[in-house]
Amino acid sequence: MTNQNVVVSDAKSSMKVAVAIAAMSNQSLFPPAVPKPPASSAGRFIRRKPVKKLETQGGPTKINAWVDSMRASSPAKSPPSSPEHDSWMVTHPSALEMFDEITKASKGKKIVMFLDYDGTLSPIVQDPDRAFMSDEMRAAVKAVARYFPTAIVSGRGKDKVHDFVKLKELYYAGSHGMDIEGPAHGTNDKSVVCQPASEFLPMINQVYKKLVVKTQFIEGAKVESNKFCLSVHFRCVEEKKWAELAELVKEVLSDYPKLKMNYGRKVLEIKPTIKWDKGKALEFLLEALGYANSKDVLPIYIGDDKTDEDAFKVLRKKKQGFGILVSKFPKETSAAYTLQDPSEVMCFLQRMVEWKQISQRGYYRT
Ligand SMILES: O=P(O)(O)OC[C@H]1O[C@H](O[C@H]2O[C@H](CO)[C@@H](O)[C@H](O)[C@H]2O)[C@H](O)[C@@H](O)[C@@H]1O
Repeated sequence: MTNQNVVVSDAKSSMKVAVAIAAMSNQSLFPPAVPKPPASSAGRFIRRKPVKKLETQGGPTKINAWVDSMRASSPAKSPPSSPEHDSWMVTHPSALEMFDEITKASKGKKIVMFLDYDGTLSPIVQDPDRAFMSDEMRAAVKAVARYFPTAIVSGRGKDKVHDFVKLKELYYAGSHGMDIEGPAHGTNDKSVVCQPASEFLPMINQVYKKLVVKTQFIEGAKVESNKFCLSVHFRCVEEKKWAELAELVKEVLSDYPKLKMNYGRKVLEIKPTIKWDKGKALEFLLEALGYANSKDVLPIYIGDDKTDEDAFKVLRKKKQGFGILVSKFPKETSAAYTLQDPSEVMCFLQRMVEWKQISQRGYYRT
């Protein structure tokens, strides 16, 4: 794996990208410490003051639109045997069934693996702090990384996702790609670092604190700090309380026009309004690995989330590599192939390893 030592600054888009030699300089590349919020905060059950209506922000109609989007982020599911599902599988076949096509396309190319975390390497669970990956999955990812440069690209904070995955040899792109770090190999080695939203850190911390206070009376609501972005979880909030939660979040965000909000899987995701996403992180990592504009690379990106679509789109646009969507149910996607769930993801990773071992040996072991 090639690491680089470059500093790029793009003042126009106010994004700063730094790829630096951390070990050589022996200095922290991070801005001075801002008081660190706790990783998450659960709601408490205390009577609260009535919520002020946001007439100036579009009033209830707008909030209804928010709630509709919150519902749409968990759409009605077509059963795996429905005609809708069958026709979707024709246009988005299983990556396991298409395995030979995928490996054939990699002939003469270096495969680089990009893996989302939640819903891809770990199953979706009620409590975001308990989204552990299995030891078997960890072993599969570790084995894949032995043969192919591998990056975890997640909405989670980089350190948190690193704590879940526990593999030093990987690249980690946390905060939806806004916090990238390469594997540290030794004191003289180079580490890739990219933090295009660092100037937003104080603002994000401020909003985190406000959201924790505001949402504390909504039973089941949980605010998670992902360093350069925030998640407001409503998976455990009763649907009749969604409008109230949306109103509170909207109220806080109305003071922060430089932040935007997207809908994830039963979560409101708050991010800086910079032009950076998981697709940009993929491009950045390919460049850091020495594959900018190269035809000699085959990126494979596996993810289940709407935010992974930005990476699928990049691959589709480049006509390079494959996006693989993890979903049991038909969804609009720019991915080429599908896998049903994390257990199929693990199977796919294990097959990649077997295939690589066989192609290196040149024969099957009986
Ligand atoms: O990019 P990802 O790694 O997929 O992260 C996206 C969000 O994932 C987490 O939330 C999701 O998974 C939780 C645990 O299974 C689940 O409880 C929650 O409902 C899901 O939305 C994470 O907690 C978020 O911060 C990430 O933004």
